[in-house]
Amino acid sequence: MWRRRLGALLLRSPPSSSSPAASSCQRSRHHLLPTEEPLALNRLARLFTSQAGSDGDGGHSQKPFIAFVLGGPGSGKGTQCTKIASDFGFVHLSAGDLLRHEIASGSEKGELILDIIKQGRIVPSEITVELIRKAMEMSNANKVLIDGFPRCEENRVAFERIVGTEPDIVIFFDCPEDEMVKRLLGRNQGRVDDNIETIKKRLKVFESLNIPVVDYYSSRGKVHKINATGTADEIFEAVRRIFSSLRF
Ligand SMILES: Nc1ncnc2c1ncn2[C@@H]1O[C@H](COP(=O)(O)OP(=O)(O)O)[C@@H](O)[C@H]1O
Ligand SMILES: O=c1ccn([C@@H]2O[C@H](COP(=O)(O)OP(=O)(O)O)[C@@H](O)[C@H]2O)c(=O)[nH]1
Ligand SMILES: [Mg+2]
Repeated sequence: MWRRRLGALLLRSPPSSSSPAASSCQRSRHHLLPTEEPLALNRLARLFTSQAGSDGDGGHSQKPFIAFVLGGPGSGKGTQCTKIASDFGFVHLSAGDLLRHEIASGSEKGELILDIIKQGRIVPSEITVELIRKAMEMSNANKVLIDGFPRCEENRVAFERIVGTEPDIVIFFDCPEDEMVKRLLGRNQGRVDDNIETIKKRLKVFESLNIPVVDYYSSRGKVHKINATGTADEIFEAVRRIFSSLRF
């Protein structure tokens, strides 16, 4: 199965003793080759070992079709993903929701995540990639939307290395800042980061760290850019055209 290739990849990866904090996107925009995911690597290596020869476990023998869904905070990623999931049979994995779920679990890692989210910064790649990898594994889906990830080049590199694959497409919701701010301030979900001070930081982080990821995938011909102004239904019409034309 596709995870076997991942296992082979992992077992070739060099060991490292760096701490989780060292892999933070904020540390350096130019430090793009993280070799520091010892925890995730160990777990994945175990997973590979325990699954060797277990292709008959009912899991998918092919890698799932993966769509990364990107856009600034409040651009409508979550809203559109719900519609895509319902109309096109995708499993919707929101990286932000996975992180908030970890916070709600009361774990020590959750405390670190909460602190970072309050500051509008990016959680260390190894934490987020591990949560996404586990959720993909549990869902056993053949079509997956990954909403709000990768947030920075380091996230991207970590995902591609640890999960062992690239997205098939990237959807980018392009929305003016003033519209995003208005939507976030009206979101009303009691989120610790939907206040004007944190929103300003999130917008800066989006411009400086997330746009380079969109540029990277654009250069590889994977990005579908969608104008995210108008009603949710109007935007979904553009989304529908893209997904209807795909062969998964
Ligand atoms: N096209 C739209 N027009 C106006 N408000 C919208 C639109 N799409 C989403 N919203 C609202 O804006 C807020 C942010 O949307 P959400 O889907 O959570 O965005 P994101 O996941 O990108 O942060 C939510 O309250 C949502 O209901
Ligand atoms: O891959 C991710 C996704 C989210 N976050 C953190 O979680 C917050 C909320 O993310 P979410 O995608 O839920 O926010 P949205 O863009 O949907 O408003 C972000 O500002 C980051 O602090 C992160 O660090 N890495
Ligand atoms: Mg969201």
